[in-house]
Amino acid sequence: MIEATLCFVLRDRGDGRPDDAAGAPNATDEVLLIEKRRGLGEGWYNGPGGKLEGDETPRECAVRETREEVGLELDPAALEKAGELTFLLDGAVHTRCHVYRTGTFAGEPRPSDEARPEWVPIDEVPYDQMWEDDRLWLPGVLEGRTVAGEFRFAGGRPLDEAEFVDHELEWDASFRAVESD
Ligand SMILES: Nc1[nH]c(=O)nc2c1ncn2[C@H]1C[C@H](O)[C@@H](COP(=O)(O)OP(=O)(O)OP(=O)(O)O)O1
Repeated sequence: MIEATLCFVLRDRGDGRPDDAAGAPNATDEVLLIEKRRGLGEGWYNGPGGKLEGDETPRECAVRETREEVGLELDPAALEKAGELTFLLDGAVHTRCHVYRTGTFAGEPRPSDEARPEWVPIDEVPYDQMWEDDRLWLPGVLEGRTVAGEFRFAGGRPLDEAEFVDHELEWDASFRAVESD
């Protein structure tokens, strides 16, 4: 089983409109997406992220992958755990993915061998050029919600060539309170 991360960095476009009362970003906020240049999901948009290395925690992995892929420095303490996603292929767990969200970063995104970064308004996220499951969970994550999800793929290898079969989602999951990663 692969353990991996995704990290969604948000910024306010500075149009002066306040976020909503719950602190969720307003519709003009932007998210940093990458066009993935290699590996699983090549050619699709996603957040920066990747597989855990050595004995690092998911949070450390999200910070490292964001640095390596787009050159932004993140504050690990300011990463909010936003999701835990399990991707199954032909009935077996293929990848467990920890999803983070943050509005705190330093630097300017720059492209790398792995990724071409792009700030995208959160109401213009190109779901037709992303993993098929993303449209099910990413809008809520960008609104500030937390999600636990299982997504079943079948009939192919690698995962990004398999067929997306079905899913289960639990919104407003409370893992943030019990996990330190
Ligand atoms: N169904 C899915 N939906 C999604 O949004 N992201 C998925 C996904 N399945 C896998 N991912 C993401 C999670 C993780 O960020 C990434 C893993 O891709 P890779 O195996 O290419 O990892 P890396 O980017 O670490 O590659 P290396 O640098 O070669 O290790 O793909």
